[in-house]
Amino acid sequence: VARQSVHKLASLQKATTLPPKKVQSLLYPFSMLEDYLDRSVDRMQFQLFHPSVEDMAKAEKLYCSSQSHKIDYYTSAERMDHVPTLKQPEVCFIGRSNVGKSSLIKALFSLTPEVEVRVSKTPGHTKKMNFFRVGKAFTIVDMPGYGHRAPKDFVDMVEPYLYTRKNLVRTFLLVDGSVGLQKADLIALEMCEEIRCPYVIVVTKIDKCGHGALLSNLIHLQDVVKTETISCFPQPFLVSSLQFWGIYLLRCFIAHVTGSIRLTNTSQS
Ligand SMILES: Nc1nc2c(ncn2[C@@H]2O[C@H](COP(=O)(O)OP(=O)(O)OP(=O)(O)O)[C@@H](O)[C@H]2O)c(=O)[nH]1
Ligand SMILES: [Mg+2]
Repeated sequence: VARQSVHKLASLQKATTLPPKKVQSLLYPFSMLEDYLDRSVDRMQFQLFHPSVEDMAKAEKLYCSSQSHKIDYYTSAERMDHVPTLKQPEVCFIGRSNVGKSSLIKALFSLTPEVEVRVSKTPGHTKKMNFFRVGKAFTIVDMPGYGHRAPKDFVDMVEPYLYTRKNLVRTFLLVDGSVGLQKADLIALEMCEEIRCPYVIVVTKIDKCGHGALLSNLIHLQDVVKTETISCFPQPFLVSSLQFWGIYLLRCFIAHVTGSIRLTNTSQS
């Protein structure tokens, strides 16, 4: 199946050449690790948000631009006094430089390729807060990474934004699943705790390492989330922006937390 065609759920479902297990991994990436999990590990914490495929299809519509629902790059800001005043709910993506923030936003917007999200192999590529509007439904903000010009960018932009942004409904803290939690990730985690803003951990680049390494990084992460956090959503979202794993689920979660869709059933697992 051409990479392009799996960007849309309908074409993914029609792609009969894909074995059901592969489709399941694309939609619910945690399922690819289940066989490797010890029986004693509670699977529930990885499947708290487990929408139906119909709900994911409903959410997907929001990511398709149309005359009445325009998706576009809106503006960039280097300081809080340049940040646009917007009413719609907002979500932002933070994390170390090179962790894959811009790539993830690009994957979320793959159904609207005219929206340009710039990614780069060189850490420190995103230098401003970039605002993307999804119609009147919500805004997605791509942030500069910490680690590259840290603490400057962070102190100047990310922290004040997180502390003061009134319409911010969720922060997505990205950690690289192929290398596991780093010192800088823990500093960001502590900051999110201090701010007490609800945040969610997204585990990126899950295509880059073996299942064993990913699982041990994930178990360690879960341990930290369980013992050291209050404001963190207990379920990490696993994604590969290159392979597209987990993108459908994350689109649906963002649609859900911004109040843009009503889920038909949230309790199945
Ligand atoms: N294998 C793999 N590589 C990825 C994935 N996501 C991003 N990358 C690569 O990681 C590098 C950095 O990606 P970006 O999306 O620019 O990272 P960023 O977090 O926005 O970085 P800054 O803007 O510097 O903070 C690029 O070379 C991407 O191709 C992924 O899911 N899998
Ligand atoms: Mg970037």
